[in-house]
Formats: sequence, structure tokens, C-alpha cells
Amino acid sequence: MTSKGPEEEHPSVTLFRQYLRIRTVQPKPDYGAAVAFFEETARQLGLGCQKVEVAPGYVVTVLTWPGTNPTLSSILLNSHTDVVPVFKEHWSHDPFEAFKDSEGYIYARGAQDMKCVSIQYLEAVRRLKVEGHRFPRTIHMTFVPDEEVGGHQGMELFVQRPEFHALRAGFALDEGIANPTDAFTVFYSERSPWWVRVTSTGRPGHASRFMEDTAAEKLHKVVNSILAFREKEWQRLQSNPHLKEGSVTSVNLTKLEGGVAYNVIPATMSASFDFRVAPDVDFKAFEEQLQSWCQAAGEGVTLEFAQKWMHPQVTPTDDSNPWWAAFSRVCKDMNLTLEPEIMPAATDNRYIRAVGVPALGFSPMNRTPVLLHDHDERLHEAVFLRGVDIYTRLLPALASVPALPSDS
Ligand code: MET
Ligand SMILES: [Zn+2]
Ligand SMILES: [Zn+2]
Repeated sequence: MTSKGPEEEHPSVTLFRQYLRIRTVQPKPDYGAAVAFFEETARQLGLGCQKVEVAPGYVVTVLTWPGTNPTLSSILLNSHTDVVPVFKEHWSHDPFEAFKDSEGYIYARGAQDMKCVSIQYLEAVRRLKVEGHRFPRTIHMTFVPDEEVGGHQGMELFVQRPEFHALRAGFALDEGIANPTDAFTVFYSERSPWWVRVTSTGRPGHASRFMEDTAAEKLHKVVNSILAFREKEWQRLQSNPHLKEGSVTSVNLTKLEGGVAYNVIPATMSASFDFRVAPDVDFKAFEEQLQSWCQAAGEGVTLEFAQKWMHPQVTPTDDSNPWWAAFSRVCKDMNLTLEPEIMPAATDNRYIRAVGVPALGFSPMNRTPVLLHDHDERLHEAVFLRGVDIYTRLLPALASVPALPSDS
């Protein structure tokens, strides 16, 4: 599809580009502007709008399209409003201008992760409302802050609040990842983020000496053990074509800290690791493994967790799950190929699943390179619009799932 001039641009694309220009970029997102944007959109669409301040300055905006049968549980469409930082010098276009090139690619931070999805939800609801539809189940759209830094001042708090329980969510959709092939990836579980800092203490002294028991030597041993484990998991993934990235445990060494001068042996050094633990791992045994690598390195080597998710959940992807049945039926009817996978990263879906709500991670972008968090993050307007079509089919099906035992 070739690009149209601005006067011919699809209004859904225009709204998408407007949202992309709001600078909700970490570490200082302009959440006020995002909330105002959704309030205004709610007004235009005739949707209920509720603001829940889960922490000072951290507002969850809830837009609601009531269903015809209030006894049924609702459909929750979640998206986060924050985006990750940019390295502006590596971008072909200003990442907050939402520039559209002559082919129709829209360049912006958040184009894939996940401002596209927020607008696709809204535009699908708009279309269905304009066509005069009503569905039995209520549809709530939640726009949440803070996901990109862990969701601790966003969804993690929101799911504990009475306002969340009052939504009576029976099923949720949240973000997925683009797929470069013709297929669409859908995520039914997630790896658990474990952020681990290993601190090593040892003998300080003059750096000209062969000092024994130094912090660096012991830290080196732990780093070796963990990177050997990384290599093992990588080989396991490489050698088995049936395994996807989310099915093995990954780890990266992301920070090294310590030292004051070239010629002073420091008494303390630390290494930080980002583990993503596969859902089928025995968590207790895995933690013991980490502890034993530290112990094997010598005295004075300890670890602490900056993040340690312990509640991985799996949403069934067979017809025993009526939500999956409805979701996959629509995709089949639309001739979309689905690739069910475990999310390699972490999303707010982990909090939603942990309070007992089945959830899928889905960002309808096929034939699209995976550019989330990358330079030149972009999405073709035709792929974006196709996503609106997909939600326009998914929402009626999900919001019409007949009464379930869990609804009463
Ligand atoms: C682990 S906190 C979540 C932040 C981000 N979504 C990630 O997966 O890294
Ligand atoms: Zn995201
Ligand atoms: Zn992200």
C-alpha cells in the first residue's frame, strides 16, 4: 500500500500519530498529557472514564463500554502508556515526531511498544459503536503507567485495588511482539524477571601485589558460572528447533560496579544480572543454584534481588479455555496464522494472570521486524490498520462469550 497525502490519511492513523507525539518517555514520562488524551478520546467516543491514582502522580485511566448483561465478567484491554528512552542520534527521524515516510512507515518510540495497541483498541471500539453494536460483556480499556520500569507504580498496585476488582475482568489482552513472518505471535505465559546483584568482598590493598582473596577474583568466578549457564541455555535453544526463546532461561550481565583507582584493590565489587526464568523451572532449586555459585566462589560473596517474580501463570491455549476458543476462532476465520509462545520479556500480563485473570499477549503486527526498544522503531500504517480490523473482529467474539461458571 502506498502512502496517502496528509489530507487522505486514515483518521485512525492520525490519532495514532497524535498519541505517538506525547512524550511519555522514561525516566520522566509526561503522564498528564496521556491522561488528558484518553479523557478527550473517551468524551468523543461516549465512553465512561475513570481515573485511579495508584501512587502520587501515577494514574490508571479506565475507559468503559458497558455491556448489555452486567452479571457477566468483563473483557479487559490493557496497554501501558510509557515508552523506553531513545538514542536520538541513531534515529533517522525524530522519535517523537511520528514521521511517516513515503512508503507508509511511521517512525516513533512506542510505534510497536505499545502505543499502536492502545489506539487499535480505541479505534475498534469506535467502529463497533458507530455501527450500533452492543455486546453482552462490558469492555474496559486500561491505560497504565510505569510498565517499562517494572509496573511497580502501575499495574502491580492497580490489581490490588478495589477499583480493579470492581471491573470484574474475566479475560484480558495485553501486549505481544511483532512477527517478521506472515504469522502473528500470541503469548500465553511469561518468563519471570529475576534481577540479581552479586556482591563480592575481599582483601583490599596496593594493586602492585599478588593479594589473595580479592573481591575481583571471587566475582570473576561467579560471573563465569553464570555465563557458562547462559551458554548452556543458548545451546539448548539452538539445538532444538521446537524450543522458542521464551522456553529457556536467559541471563545477561548488565552492570559491573566497584573500584576507585587503578592502583587500589577494592574491597567490594558487584555484578548485576538480568535473568528471565522460564515458567517450567523449579524456582527453589534455581535459587539454590545461584546461592551455590556464590558460595563456591569463596567467602564474602552474597546476592540480592532487585526483582524476583515468583508467580508465573499459564493461560491455556486449548478449547478447554473458552476465551482461547473465541480468540483463536476469530483468527482462523480471518485466515491469520497464530504462533503461541511464552513471552521472553515481562509485561503487565504477569500481574493480571497472578490475580487469576486469564490473559493473552497480542500485538497484531505481522510482516514487521521486531523493533521494540530499538532505534528507528516503526510500524507500517497498513499493518496498524489491519490490527484495527483484527480487534474489530476479536472484541465482538470475546464480549459475546456466553456465561461461564466463573461469571457467577
Ligand atoms: C522486568 S520489568 C519489565 C520491564 C520490561 N517490560 C522488560 O521486560 O524488561
Ligand atoms: Zn511494552
Ligand atoms: Zn517495552
